[in-house]
Order: sequence, then C-alpha cells, then structure tokens
Amino acid sequence: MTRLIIGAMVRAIGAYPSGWRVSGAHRDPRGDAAVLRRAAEVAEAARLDYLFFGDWLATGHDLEFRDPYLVARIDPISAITYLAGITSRIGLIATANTSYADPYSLARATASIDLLSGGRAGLNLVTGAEPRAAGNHGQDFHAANEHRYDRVVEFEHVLRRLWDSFEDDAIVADAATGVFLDPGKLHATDFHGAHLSVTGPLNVARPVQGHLPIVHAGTSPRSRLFAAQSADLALVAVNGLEHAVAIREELRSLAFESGRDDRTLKVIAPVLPIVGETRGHAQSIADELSELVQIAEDWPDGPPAAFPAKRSLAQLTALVGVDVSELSPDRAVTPSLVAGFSAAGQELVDIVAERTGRSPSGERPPTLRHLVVAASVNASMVVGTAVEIAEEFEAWGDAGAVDGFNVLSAVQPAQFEAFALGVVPELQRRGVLPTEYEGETLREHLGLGRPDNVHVTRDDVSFRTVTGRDGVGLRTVERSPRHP
Ligand SMILES: Cc1cc2nc3c(=O)[nH]c(=O)nc-3n(C[C@H](O)[C@H](O)[C@H](O)COP(=O)(O)O)c2cc1C
Repeated sequence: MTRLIIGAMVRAIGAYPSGWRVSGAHRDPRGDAAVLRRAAEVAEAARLDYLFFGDWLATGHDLEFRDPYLVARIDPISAITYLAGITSRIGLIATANTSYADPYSLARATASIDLLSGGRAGLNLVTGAEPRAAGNHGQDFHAANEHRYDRVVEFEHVLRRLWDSFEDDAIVADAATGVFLDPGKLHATDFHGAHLSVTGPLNVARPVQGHLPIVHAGTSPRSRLFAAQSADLALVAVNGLEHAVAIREELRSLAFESGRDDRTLKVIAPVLPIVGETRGHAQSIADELSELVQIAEDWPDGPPAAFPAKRSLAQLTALVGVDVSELSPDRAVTPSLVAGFSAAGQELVDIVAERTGRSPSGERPPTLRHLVVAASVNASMVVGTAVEIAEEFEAWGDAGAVDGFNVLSAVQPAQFEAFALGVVPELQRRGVLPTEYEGETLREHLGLGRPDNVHVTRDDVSFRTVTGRDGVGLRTVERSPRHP
C-alpha cells in the first residue's frame, strides 16, 4: 500500500468532448462559479489534496470539437483566488504559461493567494502549446520549444528569488519602537538574464509556504529535465502502467543526477475514471459518452473546417487496414469485419469492449463510431465501480508508476461527485489516502518540506550549459553553495 497524492483537475463543463451533452451536465460557462464552489466543497469534504486548474491563452471554433472546456472558462488565478475564500483546507493549484506571463506580476499574485489561503496555493508552470497565444500577447509568433524552455528555467529561478524578497522575520511591526521593517531583511532580486530582467524586491511578504509548490506539465526531453531539476510535481502524459513506470524512473534518475533528493520529486499522471454503481453501469456511461461525440461523417456535406481531421472513418480506415470510409458510422462491428483488421484495429476493438461492454460477438456489438472515438479522443480512462477504480489506482502506486493522480471528470457534477463520494472513501479504506488533512499547507499535503530563504542560506544559483540525455546542449541551472 503506497500513499498517493490525489488532486482533481477541474474542467467545469467536463473533461470529455461530449460530457456537457449528457443529461444534467453543467454546460454554460456563465454558471461556472456555482460549479467551482460545489466542486470545492465536495472535494474538501472528501479530503482531496488539491484542485488543479489548467490554462489556455486563446480560443476558437476548433476547440468546440476538440476540448470544449477550453472554449470559454474562468482564468485559473481568478478561480483559485475565488476558492481560497470559500475553502479552508484543500490545496489550490493554478497553471501559468511562462512564455507569456510576467514574472513579477505572477510572483505577486501567487504570493498573495498563498497568504490569503494560509499556504494552500500551488503553481503549474507550462511553456504552452497554443500558437494563437502569441497574437494575444503582442508577439509575432509562438517561440520554438528550446527558446520557451530556456525562458521557463529563468522564470522559475526569478519566481523563487521574488518570493524570497522578504526574510520570514523581515516585518518587525513593533508598535512600541515604531520599527515596521528590518531593512537588512528585504532583498533585491537583481536578475538580468537572456530572457528576463527583474529588479525586485517583491512588494508582498514571503509566502506562508516559503515557495509555492511548483508543478510542471510537459512531454519533451527539455520538459523532463526542467521537471527533474526544478519542479516539486511533474505532471506527465502516460500511455499505460509500464510507460508510467519508465517515465517516473527517468525523471527520478534525472533528479538524482542533478544533485537533488529524488524523493522530493512527485510524479503525477492524469486519469479519467468513469464511475458506476456496477461495472455494467459504468460501461453504459462510457458508452453514452462515446455515442455523443460527433465524428466527421455526422455532417453529410462535410464537417466544419475546424473539425479535428483524425475523428473520421477515413482515419479509422488507415488504422484498421479495412476500407470502412464509405460505411455508415452506425454500422455494427461484427466478427467478420474484425477478422480483416490489423493488430492495431483488433486492439482498438478490445479497448472499446473494456470501456463500453460492447464486443463484436455480443448482443450489442460496437459500431464504427465507437472505434473512431476510441482512436481519436485521447483520454486515460478507467471504467468500473468505485472498488475497481480504487484497486487500479493502488496497483499503479504499488508498481512505482506514479506518486499520485490528477483526476479528470467527464461529466460535471455527476462524475466528479461519483469519484469524490465513491472512489475516495474506498482509497481511504485501503490506506492509500488519509481520512483527515494531516497538515495545514499544500506542501504538507504533498509531503514536501518548506524551503529556506536563499538570502538566509546564501545559496547561489548560476546558469550554465549541460548536455541532456538526448545529446542536445541544454541551458539549465546549477545550484551551488555560496560562502559568506
Ligand atoms: C498532463 C499535461 C497537462 C498540460 N496542461 C496544460 C495547460 O493547462 N495549459 C498549457 O498551456 N499547456 C499544458 N500542457 C502542455 C505543456 O505545457 C507543454 O506546453 C506542451 O506539452 C509542449 O511542451 P512539451 O513539448 O515539453 O510537451 C500540459 C501537458 C501535459 C502533459
């Protein structure tokens, strides 16, 4: 039994393309405040470690079909500020895109939320994958991956420096002597790098947590190195348990090689559980979700230009190796059709059977639509009862695949509550998650210590170039003690 970190990745209209279409689902972003409030109350009562909010710096018609929750939603810093005032124990993590954010403003906002929430704020630093963000921030183009990662390395360093502006006891506030501030304990930032230049000091007291826990989400070799050297939580995309074990091992050995205690890096995977009262009930929910996803053939004259190209019978044809492009999407996938499929096609049929309970030889065979959706909607689903899902989570923890999960909910509020009220107590019964909050701050929930102030320890940080595992020259940070 391994203690897991369990947070919820909150997407107010659901984290599956058709989740908002299910009966009773929240579907109007103008009503997000009530959904966020309810989710926070339920999650805190269940004792989840944190609520997590992603970010996206542009919108467009294409997102309606791909990730509808990205079309219109509350800014994550605003969401956690709102929730800080109506919760008292749960951690609150917001995503910021360092390719466009201003470090002084972000350090100021996040230190403020940490103080306002009693040390419950966290920050997910991403470099962003949306090119349209450039046009919204006065830039001609979205910078290349290497450039964005060079910038995030400086950004993380500057944030920590800004949060360290005030030593913990810098504010004396001695009414008798009239001394408010010990000026020797307020420090300039004075960072002037290739991408960022910040004088400091920050005009907010040191955060309750010293430094907010830093999450990093990404997939590239630069992302791995950055997470290993600088993040407290690495949020990684995984494709099955063995892949997760390999990624976690890689991250932890990179952390170790960079001179860090690798146990302080927690590896978290996103997961989308579909929870039902019985396995068949859960499968029927997954089945309905699949059937409600639109595919290209739903428009007889062709889908809108913004429609995802891969969600079509033409793309399915390429995968299964049998020409299904002229068939109806509602055509049953029978054993004789499957007999001609490629190995990848057969595997897809197995995935659909596992998720929806539909098998080619059964009474309700899957349709081609089910296969298109399973092949094109990228979601790490686990479908079953609360007990089965808790078992799966526990198995991943015991196998060393993850330190925890960011739980997505396909339908708000129904699936969010089915997880919080059904799966969480089951995880607690197994000892995978405590029944009470044991600490006050998010760092304490995550099992992380409070960092010292750099101006007290006199650690220095210098920038240098090292060679990454992929042989590419990487610009990164080296931490070395500076002697008084
Ligand atoms: C699980 C996960 C969640 C992510 N969430 C966000 C997000 O909310 N906003 C965002 O701009 N990028 C997000 N990203 C994308 C990464 O930040 C990154 O910009 C993108 O993957 C490109 O960098 P890479 O090549 O290192 O992966 C996420 C990535 C992963 C793996």
